[in-house]
Amino acid sequence: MQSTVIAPSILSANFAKLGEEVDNVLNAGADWVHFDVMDNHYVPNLTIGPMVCEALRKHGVTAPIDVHLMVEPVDRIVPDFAKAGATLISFHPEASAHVHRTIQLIKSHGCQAGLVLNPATPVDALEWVLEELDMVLLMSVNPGFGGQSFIPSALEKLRRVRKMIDATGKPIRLEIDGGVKADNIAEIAAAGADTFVAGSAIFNATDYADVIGRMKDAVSKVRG
Ligand SMILES: O=C(CO)[C@@H](O)[C@H](O)COP(=O)(O)O
Ligand SMILES: [Fe+2]
Repeated sequence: MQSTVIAPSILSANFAKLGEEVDNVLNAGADWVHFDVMDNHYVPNLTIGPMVCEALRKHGVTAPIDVHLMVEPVDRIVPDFAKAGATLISFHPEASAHVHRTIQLIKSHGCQAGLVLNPATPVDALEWVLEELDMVLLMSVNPGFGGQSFIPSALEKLRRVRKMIDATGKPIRLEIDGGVKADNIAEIAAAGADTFVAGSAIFNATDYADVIGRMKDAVSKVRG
Protein backbone atom coordinates (compact mmCIF):
# COMPACT_ATOMS: atom_id res chain seq x y z
CA MET A 1 0.00 0.00 0.00
CA GLN A 2 1.26 3.47 -0.85
CA SER A 3 1.89 5.86 2.06
CA THR A 4 -0.61 8.67 2.64
CA VAL A 5 0.39 11.97 1.04
CA ILE A 6 -1.17 15.38 1.67
CA ALA A 7 -0.30 17.75 -1.17
CA PRO A 8 -1.44 21.36 -0.66
CA SER A 9 -2.28 23.09 -3.94
CA ILE A 10 -0.41 26.39 -3.99
CA LEU A 11 -3.09 27.78 -6.30
CA SER A 12 -4.81 28.98 -3.11
CA ALA A 13 -1.61 30.29 -1.49
CA ASN A 14 -0.74 33.97 -1.19
CA PHE A 15 1.42 34.41 -4.33
CA ALA A 16 2.91 37.60 -2.91
CA LYS A 17 4.77 35.46 -0.36
CA LEU A 18 4.90 32.06 -2.04
CA GLY A 19 8.20 30.79 -0.59
CA GLU A 20 7.04 31.50 2.95
CA GLU A 21 3.64 29.91 2.28
CA VAL A 22 5.28 26.72 0.97
CA ASP A 23 7.66 26.61 3.96
CA ASN A 24 4.69 27.04 6.28
CA VAL A 25 2.60 24.19 4.84
CA LEU A 26 5.59 21.85 4.79
CA ASN A 27 6.45 22.73 8.39
CA ALA A 28 2.77 22.13 9.22
CA GLY A 29 3.01 18.50 8.05
CA ALA A 30 2.34 18.58 4.31
CA ASP A 31 4.22 15.92 2.31
CA TRP A 32 4.31 17.34 -1.21
CA VAL A 33 3.73 20.66 -2.98
CA HIS A 34 0.97 20.50 -5.64
CA PHE A 35 1.82 22.94 -8.43
CA ASP A 36 -1.08 23.83 -10.77
CA VAL A 37 -0.03 25.05 -14.20
CA MET A 38 -2.84 26.66 -16.26
CA ASP A 39 -2.41 28.12 -19.75
CA ASN A 40 -5.65 30.05 -20.48
CA HIS A 41 -6.16 27.64 -23.41
CA TYR A 42 -6.68 24.11 -22.12
CA VAL A 43 -8.33 25.68 -19.06
CA PRO A 44 -9.76 29.19 -18.66
CA ASN A 45 -7.17 30.46 -16.18
CA LEU A 46 -3.51 31.44 -16.18
CA THR A 47 -1.08 30.63 -13.39
CA ILE A 48 2.58 29.81 -13.00
CA GLY A 49 5.35 28.15 -15.00
CA PRO A 50 8.78 26.51 -14.67
CA MET A 51 10.48 29.69 -13.43
CA VAL A 52 8.36 29.62 -10.29
CA CYS A 53 9.14 25.93 -9.76
CA GLU A 54 12.84 26.69 -10.08
CA ALA A 55 12.49 29.63 -7.69
CA LEU A 56 10.95 27.35 -5.05
CA ARG A 57 13.88 24.94 -5.41
CA LYS A 58 16.34 27.83 -5.11
CA HIS A 59 14.42 29.03 -2.06
CA GLY A 60 15.31 25.67 -0.45
CA VAL A 61 12.20 23.54 -0.98
CA THR A 62 13.34 19.88 -0.99
CA ALA A 63 9.88 18.21 -0.76
CA PRO A 64 8.50 16.54 -3.88
CA ILE A 65 6.94 19.04 -6.30
CA ASP A 66 3.86 17.53 -7.92
CA VAL A 67 3.34 19.43 -11.18
CA HIS A 68 -0.22 19.28 -12.54
CA LEU A 69 -0.07 20.48 -16.14
CA MET A 70 -3.31 21.94 -17.50
CA VAL A 71 -1.52 22.97 -20.67
CA GLU A 72 -2.11 22.14 -24.35
CA PRO A 73 0.03 21.02 -26.08
CA VAL A 74 1.89 19.47 -23.21
CA ASP A 75 5.16 18.03 -24.60
CA ARG A 76 6.94 21.32 -25.22
CA ILE A 77 6.90 22.31 -21.54
CA VAL A 78 7.91 18.94 -20.03
CA PRO A 79 11.73 19.36 -20.33
CA ASP A 80 11.51 22.85 -18.80
CA PHE A 81 9.67 21.56 -15.74
CA ALA A 82 12.09 18.65 -15.33
CA LYS A 83 14.99 21.12 -15.43
CA ALA A 84 13.16 23.39 -12.97
CA GLY A 85 13.04 20.63 -10.33
CA ALA A 86 9.66 18.91 -10.78
CA THR A 87 9.43 15.50 -9.12
CA LEU A 88 6.22 14.29 -10.75
CA ILE A 89 4.62 15.64 -13.90
CA SER A 90 0.97 14.86 -14.60
CA PHE A 91 -0.98 15.78 -17.72
CA HIS A 92 -4.45 15.41 -19.24
CA PRO A 93 -4.85 12.94 -22.14
CA GLU A 94 -6.95 15.52 -24.03
CA ALA A 95 -3.89 17.80 -24.09
CA SER A 96 -1.54 15.29 -25.72
CA ALA A 97 -1.69 13.96 -29.28
CA HIS A 98 0.28 10.86 -28.20
CA VAL A 99 -0.33 9.95 -24.57
CA HIS A 100 2.12 7.04 -24.46
CA ARG A 101 4.84 9.23 -25.98
CA THR A 102 4.26 12.01 -23.42
CA ILE A 103 4.56 9.50 -20.56
CA GLN A 104 7.90 8.28 -21.96
CA LEU A 105 9.04 11.87 -22.46
CA ILE A 106 8.38 12.69 -18.79
CA LYS A 107 10.23 9.58 -17.64
CA SER A 108 13.14 10.18 -20.00
CA HIS A 109 13.66 13.50 -18.23
CA GLY A 110 13.96 11.76 -14.86
CA CYS A 111 10.50 12.62 -13.50
CA GLN A 112 7.64 10.39 -12.43
CA ALA A 113 4.64 10.43 -14.76
CA GLY A 114 0.97 10.89 -13.95
CA LEU A 115 -2.17 10.89 -16.09
CA VAL A 116 -5.10 13.11 -15.06
CA LEU A 117 -8.73 12.21 -15.74
CA ASN A 118 -11.33 14.98 -15.75
CA PRO A 119 -14.72 14.27 -14.15
CA ALA A 120 -16.22 13.31 -17.55
CA THR A 121 -13.19 11.41 -18.88
CA PRO A 122 -13.81 7.64 -18.86
CA VAL A 123 -11.44 5.35 -16.96
CA ASP A 124 -10.86 3.59 -20.31
CA ALA A 125 -8.25 6.29 -20.98
CA LEU A 126 -6.00 4.32 -18.60
CA GLU A 127 -6.38 0.96 -20.30
CA TRP A 128 -3.23 0.75 -22.43
CA VAL A 129 -0.95 2.98 -20.37
CA LEU A 130 -1.71 2.24 -16.72
CA GLU A 131 1.37 0.08 -16.13
CA GLU A 132 3.59 2.86 -17.52
CA LEU A 133 2.35 5.37 -14.93
CA ASP A 134 3.62 6.30 -11.48
CA MET A 135 0.34 8.00 -10.59
CA VAL A 136 -3.27 8.36 -11.69
CA LEU A 137 -4.84 11.71 -10.77
CA LEU A 138 -8.62 11.84 -10.69
CA MET A 139 -10.17 15.30 -10.87
CA SER A 140 -13.13 15.72 -8.54
CA VAL A 141 -13.84 19.20 -9.97
CA ASN A 142 -13.51 20.52 -13.50
CA PRO A 143 -9.98 21.87 -13.87
CA GLY A 144 -9.26 25.58 -13.88
CA PHE A 145 -10.07 26.94 -10.45
CA GLY A 146 -9.61 26.27 -6.76
CA GLY A 147 -12.44 26.42 -4.25
CA GLN A 148 -15.03 24.33 -6.16
CA SER A 149 -17.22 21.62 -4.63
CA PHE A 150 -16.29 17.94 -4.74
CA ILE A 151 -18.25 16.09 -7.48
CA PRO A 152 -19.67 12.99 -5.75
CA SER A 153 -19.33 10.64 -8.78
CA ALA A 154 -15.55 10.83 -8.21
CA LEU A 155 -16.02 8.34 -5.35
CA GLU A 156 -17.25 5.57 -7.67
CA LYS A 157 -14.50 6.43 -10.13
CA LEU A 158 -11.90 6.12 -7.34
CA ARG A 159 -13.25 2.67 -6.46
CA ARG A 160 -12.98 1.55 -10.09
CA VAL A 161 -9.47 2.90 -10.60
CA ARG A 162 -8.36 1.45 -7.25
CA LYS A 163 -9.31 -2.01 -8.55
CA MET A 164 -7.51 -1.41 -11.85
CA ILE A 165 -4.34 -0.30 -10.05
CA ASP A 166 -4.44 -3.21 -7.58
CA ALA A 167 -4.78 -5.64 -10.49
CA THR A 168 -1.45 -4.42 -11.92
CA GLY A 169 0.41 -5.23 -8.69
CA LYS A 170 2.50 -2.10 -9.32
CA PRO A 171 3.16 0.78 -6.89
CA ILE A 172 1.01 3.32 -8.74
CA ARG A 173 -0.35 6.20 -6.67
CA LEU A 174 -4.00 7.26 -6.82
CA GLU A 175 -4.37 11.00 -6.30
CA ILE A 176 -7.57 13.00 -5.94
CA ASP A 177 -7.80 16.71 -6.69
CA GLY A 178 -10.65 19.15 -6.10
CA GLY A 179 -12.93 19.97 -3.20
CA VAL A 180 -11.03 17.83 -0.68
CA LYS A 181 -11.72 18.96 2.90
CA ALA A 182 -11.11 17.63 6.40
CA ASP A 183 -14.77 16.59 6.59
CA ASN A 184 -14.92 14.55 3.34
CA ILE A 185 -11.38 13.15 3.19
CA ALA A 186 -12.28 9.96 5.11
CA GLU A 187 -14.82 8.82 2.50
CA ILE A 188 -12.38 9.75 -0.27
CA ALA A 189 -9.71 7.60 1.39
CA ALA A 190 -12.20 4.76 1.84
CA ALA A 191 -12.92 4.88 -1.91
CA GLY A 192 -9.23 4.22 -2.60
CA ALA A 193 -7.22 7.45 -2.79
CA ASP A 194 -3.77 7.54 -1.17
CA THR A 195 -2.64 11.01 -2.31
CA PHE A 196 -4.79 14.03 -1.47
CA VAL A 197 -4.56 17.49 -3.03
CA ALA A 198 -6.20 20.26 -1.02
CA GLY A 199 -5.91 23.94 -1.86
CA SER A 200 -8.58 26.17 -0.37
CA ALA A 201 -9.19 23.84 2.59
CA ILE A 202 -5.60 24.35 3.73
CA PHE A 203 -4.62 27.84 2.58
CA ASN A 204 -7.92 29.44 3.65
CA ALA A 205 -7.45 28.06 7.18
CA THR A 206 -5.71 30.20 9.78
CA ASP A 207 -3.87 27.21 11.29
CA TYR A 208 -2.30 25.01 8.57
CA ALA A 209 -1.02 22.41 11.07
CA ASP A 210 -4.48 22.00 12.55
CA VAL A 211 -6.22 21.30 9.23
CA ILE A 212 -3.44 19.05 7.88
CA GLY A 213 -3.42 17.18 11.21
CA ARG A 214 -7.19 16.67 11.05
CA MET A 215 -6.89 15.43 7.46
CA LYS A 216 -4.14 12.96 8.38
CA ASP A 217 -6.06 11.68 11.42
CA ALA A 218 -9.21 11.15 9.33
CA VAL A 219 -7.26 9.28 6.63
CA SER A 220 -5.32 7.14 9.11
CA LYS A 221 -8.59 5.91 10.66
CA VAL A 222 -9.44 4.50 7.22
CA ARG A 223 -6.04 3.48 5.82
CA GLY A 224 -4.18 2.77 9.06
O1 LIG B 1 -6.08 21.42 -10.27
C1 LIG B 1 -6.82 22.06 -9.56
C2 LIG B 1 -7.90 22.90 -10.16
O2 LIG B 1 -7.84 22.82 -11.53
C3 LIG B 1 -6.68 21.92 -8.12
O3 LIG B 1 -5.40 21.47 -7.73
C4 LIG B 1 -7.24 22.97 -7.21
O4 LIG B 1 -6.33 23.99 -6.99
C5 LIG B 1 -7.65 22.37 -5.91
O5 LIG B 1 -8.21 23.37 -5.13
P1 LIG B 1 -9.34 23.05 -4.04
O6 LIG B 1 -10.50 22.46 -4.77
O7 LIG B 1 -8.72 22.09 -3.06
O8 LIG B 1 -9.60 24.39 -3.45
FE1 LIG C 1 -4.35 20.38 -9.42
